Amino acid sequence: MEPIVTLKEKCRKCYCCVRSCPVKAIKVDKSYTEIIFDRCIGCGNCLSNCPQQAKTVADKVGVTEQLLASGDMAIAVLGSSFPAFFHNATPGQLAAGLKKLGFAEAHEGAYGAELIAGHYARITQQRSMPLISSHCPAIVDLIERHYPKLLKNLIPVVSPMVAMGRFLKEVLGPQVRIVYISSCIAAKFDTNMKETRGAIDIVLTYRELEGIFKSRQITLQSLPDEPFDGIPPHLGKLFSIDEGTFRAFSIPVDPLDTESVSACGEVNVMGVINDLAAGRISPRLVDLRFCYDGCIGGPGRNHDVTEFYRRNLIINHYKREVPHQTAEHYLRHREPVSLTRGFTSKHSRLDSPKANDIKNILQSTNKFSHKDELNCRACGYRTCREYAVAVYQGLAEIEMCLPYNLQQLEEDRGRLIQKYELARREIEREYGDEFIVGNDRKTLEVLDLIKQVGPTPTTVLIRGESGTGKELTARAIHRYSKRNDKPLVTVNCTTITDSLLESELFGHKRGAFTGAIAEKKGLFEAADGGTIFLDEIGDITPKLQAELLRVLDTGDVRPVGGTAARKVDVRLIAATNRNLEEGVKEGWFREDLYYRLNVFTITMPPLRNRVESIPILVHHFLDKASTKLNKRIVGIEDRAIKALMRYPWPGNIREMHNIIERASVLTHDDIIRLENLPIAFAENYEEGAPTALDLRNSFRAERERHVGKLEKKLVQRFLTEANGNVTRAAKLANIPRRTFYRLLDKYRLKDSDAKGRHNNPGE
Ligand SMILES: Nc1ncnc2c1ncn2[C@@H]1O[C@H](COP(=O)(O)OP(=O)(O)OP(=O)(O)O)[C@@H](O)[C@H]1O
Repeated sequence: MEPIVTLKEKCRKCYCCVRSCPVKAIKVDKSYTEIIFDRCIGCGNCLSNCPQQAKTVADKVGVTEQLLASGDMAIAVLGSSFPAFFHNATPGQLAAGLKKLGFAEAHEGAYGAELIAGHYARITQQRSMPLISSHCPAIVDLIERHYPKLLKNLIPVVSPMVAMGRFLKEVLGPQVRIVYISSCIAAKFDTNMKETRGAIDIVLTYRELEGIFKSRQITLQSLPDEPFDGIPPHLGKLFSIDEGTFRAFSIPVDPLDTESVSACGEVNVMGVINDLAAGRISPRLVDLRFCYDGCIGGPGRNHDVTEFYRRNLIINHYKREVPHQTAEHYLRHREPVSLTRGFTSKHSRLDSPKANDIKNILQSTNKFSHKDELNCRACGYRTCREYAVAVYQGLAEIEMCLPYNLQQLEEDRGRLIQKYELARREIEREYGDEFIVGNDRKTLEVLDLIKQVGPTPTTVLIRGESGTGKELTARAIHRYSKRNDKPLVTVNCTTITDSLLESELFGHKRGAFTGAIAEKKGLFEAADGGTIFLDEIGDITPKLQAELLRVLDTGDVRPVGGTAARKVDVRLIAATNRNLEEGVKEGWFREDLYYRLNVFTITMPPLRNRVESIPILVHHFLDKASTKLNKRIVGIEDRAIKALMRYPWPGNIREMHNIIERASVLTHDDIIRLENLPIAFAENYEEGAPTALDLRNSFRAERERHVGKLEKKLVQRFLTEANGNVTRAAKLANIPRRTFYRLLDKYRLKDSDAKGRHNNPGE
């Protein structure tokens, strides 16, 4: 496993890692950024600078715990910066804590610096070219991967950490396991390198060690001091601070000396390396450390204390005597056999773009001239050109350019506003402001129901064939409701796939499924405070039915891939043209959801049952077509109306709407004629043949006649029984007196007549 891990789901692509990476070893992917380990130097900048903590150190706690439990001899070696991290406990308490964890011995790694000091002194005297110290693993990686030209300048000696490992294994035998603990991340990379492999078994950070103490409930401050093992270091204790190398190696330092240069921190180091590579400087010895302030400023440093205080802690530790119990065998072996190492070029050259490639990339982000190149660094690259090179090399994406994105967003926003306006006008035209048109009894009943249920919070189920005005009715209910200032969100449950529908309705968390690159709110949340209209509800899957039922019962919406729920206040209107009762029987529709929906049902009559409304509907659609087509159409000829009334209308009102619009397009004058209708209408049309309405009207007339006869007889009978007294007759008939008088008028019966007839019941 690589020493740094990217937690993909946490990465928000803010480019902080790109910006902070000194060697551009970050590749930006669609939804996260990745480290390119072939280029990475392990400086840890991406760890320290990630605001989302999406880059993290690969956990070595588990393997350490396993080692301690295995019974193998495990030795803990503390990096020379440890006093600047564990400053709340004494060194002796720290040594005691390590022993308590199960380490057989605890060593000060500062001795490693003293082990290699002689080599440094020898080599610096022997060679004449500029020599670069090689104790900082990030510097070694930097030269091996990015400045192979300087490989020959690296001092071929191992780091203090590796020196300690080799020393301990030589004294105690190769079976001993060494755990090195420091604030360095690059050291973790070092254990994998061919040239240094085998010396150290596990590299931990101080923070990881602190975590182990915590999990084992070991409080260092409560432990009695114990001595360290191994050889007590002296000047090596200063190794971790700025210029500490020269002190640890006993190389005299003089600020006016240009022969021995020391530099800490990315900017200074990169400056010196570039000067060396360009041949601008040629000191005899260059001591480089990638971290600011030296090793006490490593990525795993103690962030609670200042650099100044950390430095003081190291100097105080140097001045203090720390008890050591040094076994005899350590004194016998003063130096391991080998403390040298080699270096290998790991440089991999990425493709270099040609001038034209750069120009094309710049142009694709709207940079056509020099002044368009803002070099704003928002993408993480110093200049637009560096960024263009990274795009060419596949490290960066076009979408990383902030000014370009803002411009795109502005343009998209403009386009969306336009589209929204067009869609709004279209809906307005389609559904009008209120207009449920029709004067037949059934439409009037529907209007009554809408007015009754509208202002209540009741769930409404609208049933009816396709095109009968279910959505129009849902909109009218919302308009009559107290929520009409809040959104009405309409969802057609059949237009999106089942899996997408769930995330559309309830939203999803980032990474919930492939393609969920960002968190998304669902339509239930969008409808909060208002109404949601679920059209074709009979077509949703049982899984979704269960989730919907839960939302209706609890008012809690849970996004796909998430656990936390959000409360919403949404009124549901659902519509279907399917037989839900059959669905319950056959098992494709949940019974509990059916009862939850079937609280208040409005059934839309098909157009064939509201033939009386056809003329008024036709005129309504003619008006709409005139506006839409910007054409003056004043009417429709009688033959056409009759043909329309005879048609069985399988597609209901939507079909009629379309036919009228088509006819309006086709007509050459301001009247719709039979010929403008589809051919089926003309073929069906027979002059004089009764329409469905004619037939229905003749039936009505017959029925009126018969009912009238019966009603007249009843009125006469009650009058007779009441002895001609209208008030009494009305009481006997159990109808209001005024109604009784109206009936007397209707059948031209007078009180006197009634009395007369009373004597002549035969009539
Ligand atoms: N009573 C009516 N008055 C005016 N226009 C109507 C009426 N009923 C339906 N329409 C029109 O008919 C078309 C179809 O209506 P709507 O979309 O509401 O039907 P629907 O039953 O929801 O259809 P589907 O089942 O296919 O979703 C719309 O253009 C609508 O404006």
